[in-house]
This record gives sequence, structure tokens and C-alpha cells, in this order.
Amino acid sequence: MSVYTSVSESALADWLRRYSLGELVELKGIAAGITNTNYFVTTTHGRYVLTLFEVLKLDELPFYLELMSHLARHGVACPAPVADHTDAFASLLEGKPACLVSCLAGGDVAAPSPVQCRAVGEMLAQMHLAGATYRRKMDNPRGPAWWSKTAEALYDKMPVVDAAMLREEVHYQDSHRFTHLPSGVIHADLFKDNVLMDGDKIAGFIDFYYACNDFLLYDVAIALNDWARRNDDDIDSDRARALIEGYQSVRPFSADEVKAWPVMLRAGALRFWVSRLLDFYHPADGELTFIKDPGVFQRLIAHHRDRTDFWL
Ligand SMILES: Nc1ncnc2c1ncn2[C@@H]1O[C@H](COP(=O)(O)OP(=O)(O)OP(=O)(O)O)[C@@H](O)[C@H]1O
Ligand SMILES: N[C@@H](CCO)C(=O)O
Repeated sequence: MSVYTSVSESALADWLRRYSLGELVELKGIAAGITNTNYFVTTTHGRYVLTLFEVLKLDELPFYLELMSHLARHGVACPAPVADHTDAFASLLEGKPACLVSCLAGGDVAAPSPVQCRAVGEMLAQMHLAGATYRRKMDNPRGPAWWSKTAEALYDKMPVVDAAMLREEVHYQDSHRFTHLPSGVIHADLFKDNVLMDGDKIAGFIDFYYACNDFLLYDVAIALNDWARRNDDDIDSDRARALIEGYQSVRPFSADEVKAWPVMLRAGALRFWVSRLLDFYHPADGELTFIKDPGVFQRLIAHHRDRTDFWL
């Protein structure tokens, strides 16, 4: 469930007076999602998604909401935040920072086809191009410094063999640091559950709350590691090739990116291995029921290590 903060119809009707969206018709909690409280809100003007932020603070939101607005303005499929009469995208509701965004059609897919993977790759490249003119900047809070430090707090808790592999992976990434690859605004969490599909079309990328500035190639690796991953945690070549082809039909990899690609696939997996290990060994209060299997990314890294064909 993901309604942590209850919103009463009367509080929402009051809050909606800040907007030019008409009168409240219906308010309905959304079950999916882990971090935030989400509702579908219908007004006399249309349908929107209301998010109450459970962790992010009001002054942290402009980077993400202005990014979504920028991307939507450039034709990238993503929700467009709605501005209120003070021209703000967010304000407090029931004591939490809250915003309204356009409601998209479609739903997430559990078993995507190569055609859908191609569409994701293409839209991701379009997002990277459109992001080039976005002025705000945000360092990646979950980059190499974060995973090295976080891993230090995990080694002692893990089985010895797994800890040794994690050490090796952190060391491997430390010894393959890049400084020269194309970088810009990335989504940084483009898993299957963060894309709404309408058939074979992208209805929209959602959940931009890990977006930051980093290597564009790292974003492609994160997306591929989820969209093309099979149930045995190896990669399906047809889906991988389709996603890369879709991406390169808009923004071809540079020669440096081609060289960096095998390392980046492992970096994209390491980041989520570490965050899932952190949730597993140091769960935050109330998080227990949502912990995802860290082993998925350990097994994926093992497959990436053995790989000789990287679908390029
Ligand atoms: N703009 C939108 N249009 C339609 N449905 C949406 C939209 N935004 C979110 N949803 C629906 O709400 C669900 C929860 O959203 P989301 O995954 O962003 O939750 P969260 O708790 O904020 O993030 P996370 O699950 O990554 O912690 C999505 O699976 C989707 O079904
Ligand atoms: N997509 C992440 C969770 C949200 O960051 C994972 O599956 O571990």
C-alpha cells in the first residue's frame, strides 16, 4: 500500500483553490509505489496524480518538478506538473510537500517485448537530448563515493563469499573511473515499474526522484539491466539489442562510450546491489515488507563478468 498520509476530501478541496483546476470530483488512493503517498484526483477539468512526499522536503522538489516540466515541454513522455496561482509546483498539504501532475494512460509491464524495449531506449535518448538545456544541477547522491562508503557498513554483515565479491566489484569500479564520457541529466532509476506503457508506445517515464547529473551511458546501463533481465537474472539478448538500437537511433554511442559500456553495465548493477543490501541489512522503520532481493544484482554482475558479447 502506498497511502501513508491520508488526505481528506475537504482538505483537498481547500488546497485545490490554489489551482485553476475546477472543483474536486473524486479522490482515490493508489496502491502501487513504495516511497510516497499517491492519489488519483479527478476535478471538473481533468484527471491528475497527487503525490505527497514522505521523505523529500519542499525546498528539494524544484530540481525534480522543474525537470519534469522541462522534459514534458520538450515532448518527452512524462507527467507535466501543474503550477498553482503563485506559480509554484509544490506546497504543503496535510503537512507534507505535495504536487499535482498530469495523469498518463497505460500501465507498467512485467515482461516487455523487444519492441517495447526499443521504444524505451529511444525515449531515453530523447530525454538525454532534451535534458541538455536544463539549467539546474544535482550531483548523483548514489554514485561511487556513496556505494564505497555504504559497502563499508555492509561487509561485516554479509556472508564472507558475498562480501569478497562486493569488495572486488567496488575495487573494479574504483580502478575504472571515467572523466571524459558524455554526461547530463539522467533518470537514474528507469526500471520497468517506472515506465507506463500504452501498448508498444511509451505513455510516460515516471518517478524522477533519483534524477541527477551523471554519465548518460550509466542511465542506459541501469535501464537495460532491468528491461532486458530474464527471470534467471541473465540478460535476454533480443531485448538488450532492441533497447540499445532504439537508444542509438537517436543518440549513437561515442567511441569512448563503446569502450566503457561493459564497465558501465556492472556499475549500473552495483548501485542497486548496494541499495538493496542496505535495505536488507539496515531496514528503515516500516520498510520490511518492501525489501527487494539484493541477490538479483549480484547474479547479474556475475553474468556481466563472464560476458564477451555486449550487444553493440
Ligand atoms: N502521472 C501518472 N499517471 C498515471 N499513473 C501514475 C502517475 N504517476 C504515478 N502513477 C501510478 O502510481 C503508481 C505509484 O507511483 P510511483 O511508482 O511513482 O510511487 P512512489 O511511491 O512515488 O515511488 P517508488 O515506488 O519508486 O518508491 C505507479 O505505479 C502508477 O501506477
Ligand atoms: N528500482 C529500485 C528501487 C527504487 O530505487 C530497485 O528495484 O531496487
